[in-house]
Amino acid sequence: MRLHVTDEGPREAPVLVLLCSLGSTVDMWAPQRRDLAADLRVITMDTRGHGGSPVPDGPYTVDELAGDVLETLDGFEVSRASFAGVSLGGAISQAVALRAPERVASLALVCTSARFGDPDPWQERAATVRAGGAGAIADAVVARWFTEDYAAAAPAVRNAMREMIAATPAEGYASCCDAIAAWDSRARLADIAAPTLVISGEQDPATPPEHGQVLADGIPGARFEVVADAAHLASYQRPEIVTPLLAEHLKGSV
Ligand SMILES: O=C(O)CC1=CCC(=O)O1
Repeated sequence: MRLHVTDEGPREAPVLVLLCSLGSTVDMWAPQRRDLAADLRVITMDTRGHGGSPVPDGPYTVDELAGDVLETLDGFEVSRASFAGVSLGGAISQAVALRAPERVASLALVCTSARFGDPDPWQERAATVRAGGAGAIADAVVARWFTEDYAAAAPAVRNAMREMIAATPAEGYASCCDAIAAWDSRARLADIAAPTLVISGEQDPATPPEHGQVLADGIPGARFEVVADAAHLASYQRPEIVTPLLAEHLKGSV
């Protein structure tokens, strides 16, 4: 499976792979891409079932999604990279680090989890989307992405993100819910060897800081940062905090 990507920055620079959250496309990394591509080759990928990537029938697993990422990098003849992932993208990043540690220079796990709660709500969400499309859940989901104050002050951003979620192919979105329902890396966190930065949004109702703490406690040597005034899409709402944290971490570990 070759994923749709954007490929920015100097060809010969160390590679950073950016991976996206459920219901988003490469546009969710817009606040970071240009800045990070000043010093790095930044390859941002649409997850299977999202954006411009293929939409095979599901269900999917996080391990399959990690395989897509590695195959796509093979296509670019990139053998080693740093990985930063938001939410589902953070789970895929963990899976890449567990499956192919020799290919991972460093990890940044943003607003993500070793286990996204009980499987039942994810299976229910998958059924809702298979029946009614991603538009059926878009308002509820975008309400978790930004703090209330930010959404009220930036309605154009909130509405554009709602449309991004609603435009996700139903089978792709639902099959990624299936992958999230089954994801549980808790017993394997100690096997992650890459230098790791964990970032949580202080007001994230989807993957609250306690989830980030589990990752940081379990991954040897991980650094943990909590971003104030941020919900699930902390990287989008607070780029002035998150981008320098990523840049500093990546500089220290490529
Ligand atoms: O969509 C949500 O509710 C939050 C989320 C969990 C995994 C992901 O990518 O987004």
